[in-house]
Amino acid sequence: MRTLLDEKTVFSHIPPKADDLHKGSAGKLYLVAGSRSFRGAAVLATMGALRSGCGYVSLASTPEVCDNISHHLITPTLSVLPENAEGRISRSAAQTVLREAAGYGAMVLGCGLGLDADTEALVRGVLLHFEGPLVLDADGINALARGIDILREAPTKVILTPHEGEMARLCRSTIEAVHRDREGAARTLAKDYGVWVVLKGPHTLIASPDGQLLENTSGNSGLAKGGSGDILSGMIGSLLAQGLDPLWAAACGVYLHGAAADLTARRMSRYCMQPPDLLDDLPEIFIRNGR
Ligand SMILES: NC(=O)C1=CN([C@@H]2O[C@H](COP(=O)(O)OP(=O)(O)OC[C@H]3O[C@@H](n4cnc5c(N)ncnc54)[C@H](OP(=O)(O)O)[C@@H]3O)[C@@H](O)[C@H]2O)[C@@H](O)CC1
Ligand SMILES: Nc1ncnc2c1ncn2[C@@H]1O[C@H](COP(=O)(O)OP(=O)(O)O)[C@@H](O)[C@H]1O
Repeated sequence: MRTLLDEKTVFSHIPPKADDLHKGSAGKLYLVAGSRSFRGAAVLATMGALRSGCGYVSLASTPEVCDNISHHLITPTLSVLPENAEGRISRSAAQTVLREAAGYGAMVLGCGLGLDADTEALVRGVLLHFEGPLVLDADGINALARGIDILREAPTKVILTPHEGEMARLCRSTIEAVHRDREGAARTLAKDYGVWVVLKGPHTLIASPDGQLLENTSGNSGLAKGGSGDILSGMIGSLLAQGLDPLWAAACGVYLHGAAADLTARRMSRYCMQPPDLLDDLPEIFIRNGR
């Protein structure tokens, strides 16, 4: 059975901000994102996280990515990691990432990392040892395509956020086969590997390992632009860091991302809107729901 997401249900999982919160108790998110070729992905994911309520956001990335984000955002803290010759995070960063992230409520890993042997080693090292909830996106997912079984060894709750191309790569299938049976693909991956799956696209599906399946009802094709998914990962990570369980962190992130984009399309058109524009419409959705 599929359950359609609606705004009332989404906000039943997002509590009002308690008066006695402090930045540490409001949710701490550790983001590992970006590389020389994909500096924007780190900015987009961080922006998504910051706009979704988290008290503390730290971006861990290469010197170039950290330097670049400082020109766009001043709120996140930075952890400057070693890079390889191609400007991607070096595998030697895994120990630092694990040590630092242990003090955070959740991690997002993958947006704009690029893909090489260092990325694969980094992602596998983190997946095997990180004990907090984890969102694995984009190249974090691609890094597993050569050995998906490692997901079964992860000691933590993992949310995967593939689009159909990433899903096909991960499951050694084809985009056509995934597209023909989106529900089957999402359910099977979730059940077989004990993970939460966000299969993106129009009517994004969210599948949990215990067989629940939610279908998103918000969003539009103005989102079909590079970078929309990076923002979504930051939003889901932020909600996860604030204590939502994986199913509802994923579902609320997906719904809010789409609902904001629906307002953006009205004001800017599906043609002209850019991924970060949706973050200017997100506050209206929180406000109309008393948050
Ligand atoms: N500003 C930045 O820094 C940005 C950085 N980004 C970062 O870049 C990294 C790599 O991302 P990417 O876009 O280069 O590769 P990827 O998403 O694998 O697409 C490659 C091919 O896969 C297919 N495909 C894609 N989507 C599909 C779908 N829904 N359904 C079906 N097929 C689909 C499609 O193949 P085609 O149809 O063209 O044959 C497409 O050409 C990643 O880490 C990301 O975070 C981006 O977010 C952009 C902004
Ligand atoms: N036609 C569409 N209708 C609704 N949502 C869409 C559509 N196309 C893309 N999206 C949404 O936009 C986002 C795109 O993510 P993704 O493909 O990972 O892009 P990127 O990697 O460039 O950030 C996803 O949240 C997806 O559900």
